[in-house]
Amino acid sequence: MTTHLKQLHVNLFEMACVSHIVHGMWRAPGNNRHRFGDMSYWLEVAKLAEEGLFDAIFLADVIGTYDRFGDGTAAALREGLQIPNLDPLMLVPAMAAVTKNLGFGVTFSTTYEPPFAFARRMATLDLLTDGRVGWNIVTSYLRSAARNFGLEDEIPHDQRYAIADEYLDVLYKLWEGSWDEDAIVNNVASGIYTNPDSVRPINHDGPNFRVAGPHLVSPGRQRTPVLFQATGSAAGLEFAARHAEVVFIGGQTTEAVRENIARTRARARAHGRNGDDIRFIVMAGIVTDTTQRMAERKLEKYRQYYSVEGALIHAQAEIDLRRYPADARIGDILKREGVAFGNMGRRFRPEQTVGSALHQIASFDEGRFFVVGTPEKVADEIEQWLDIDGIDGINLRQYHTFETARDFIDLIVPVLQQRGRYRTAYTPHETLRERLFTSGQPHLPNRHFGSRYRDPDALKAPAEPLFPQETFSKAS
Ligand SMILES: Cc1cc2nc3c(=O)[nH]c(=O)nc-3n(C[C@H](O)[C@H](O)[C@H](O)COP(=O)(O)O)c2cc1C
Repeated sequence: MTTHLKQLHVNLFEMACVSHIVHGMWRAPGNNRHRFGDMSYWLEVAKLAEEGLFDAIFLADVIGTYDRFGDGTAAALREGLQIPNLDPLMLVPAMAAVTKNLGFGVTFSTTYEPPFAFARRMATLDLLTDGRVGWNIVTSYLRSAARNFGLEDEIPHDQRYAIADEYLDVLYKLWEGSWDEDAIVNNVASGIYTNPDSVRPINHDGPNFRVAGPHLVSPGRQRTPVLFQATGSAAGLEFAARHAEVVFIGGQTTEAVRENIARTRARARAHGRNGDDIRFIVMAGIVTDTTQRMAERKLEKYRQYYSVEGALIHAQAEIDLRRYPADARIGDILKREGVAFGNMGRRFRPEQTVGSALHQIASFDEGRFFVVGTPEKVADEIEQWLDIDGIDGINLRQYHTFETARDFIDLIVPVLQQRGRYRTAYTPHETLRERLFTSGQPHLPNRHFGSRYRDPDALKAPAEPLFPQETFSKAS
């Protein structure tokens, strides 16, 4: 009898900047982060990820600066904290050209740029990469981003998800509905390149967008790129249940992670999907070496470079924790200073002391999905994540570029392979969607909301919005 073991999906977590999430580390000897503006860096990282048989390189993105802490943008500039920051979509063709199988997950926001141009750019990438792209759908959380696009302040959180829902509706119409599979006939004898009966406008007319179409790009292998999303909110979960195929799930304990997964699956089923139509991924921190002692020494080495200032800038902390006594509680300080428990709530609890919050930052304590140890210990832990927590994969956090990826490839991959937990080769010519799901088809499943537009008649009937507009209060 053969037992089916769940295999780990791995994305290398990247961003085209010096300091993405582990701040200060760019100063560590041998770290290559400062090369992010060189083409050679991206070619090297892509080849490395493909050597490791990773599912994809996953590129984060923001479109404003972290300007809420200390002296604002100046602090972020000093740290290289997500500024300077290159456009991630532009990196994909170069990396695709030097790889055959590696996938690319790219972040793009639904809040500021209209959907038609993005549909075209993403479809171009799907064509050029032969179906190797995914899209991380974000609605953006920086006020500074809103100001870059002509707004005074952020659009309220839940309203951003309502806009995103319509944005996706437009994209599905363009990607799934506007072109038939056999539209290009390329017939020299008849002089017909594209059959006009196989291409149609979408004539979308909704509260936020009016798009006539037709789509400008003929379908790539996936049509719709694999849809990624990270969320922690109720509106975000509802959005994921309708749209997302890969969800970044949070949770500090196994129980919390399992509950988040179960809740998302239940909502997906309510949307007519199967529970396993969604894959669940976490951001994981792994520091490894051949002995436990060496792994711990490596962690100590990394910690020397870590910037607490960077972490506070990134958290958009309302107060500078370093200025308060270690035993003071964060909630009490905020009350005394008359500051709301806003951004800090993403990382800290009000009853937490300053000392514990600073320790949490400085020790790299990333909670449940953080492990330091020998390859065997790391592999044991990963097996628990797969089987007990119920996740499907990780975004590998890079402490040191390329050391983190190199260690994972040289030390962890062979152990996982030996245990039947990791692929030993790519399946040639598979799309990113086929790699992530067992359905064996490159397109969105028929149960997915977006597939409805394969029926041209569906383009004429307005879709039911996920969030009725009147449920939003401006204060949310
Ligand atoms: C692994 C991971 C990657 C993320 N990448 C980005 C990103 O690149 N750009 C961005 O604007 N937000 C990013 N986010 C934040 C999410 O888009 C989202 O704002 C956050 O998960 C909170 O969800 P909510 O808006 O539903 O409350 C990321 C979150 C996680 C967990």
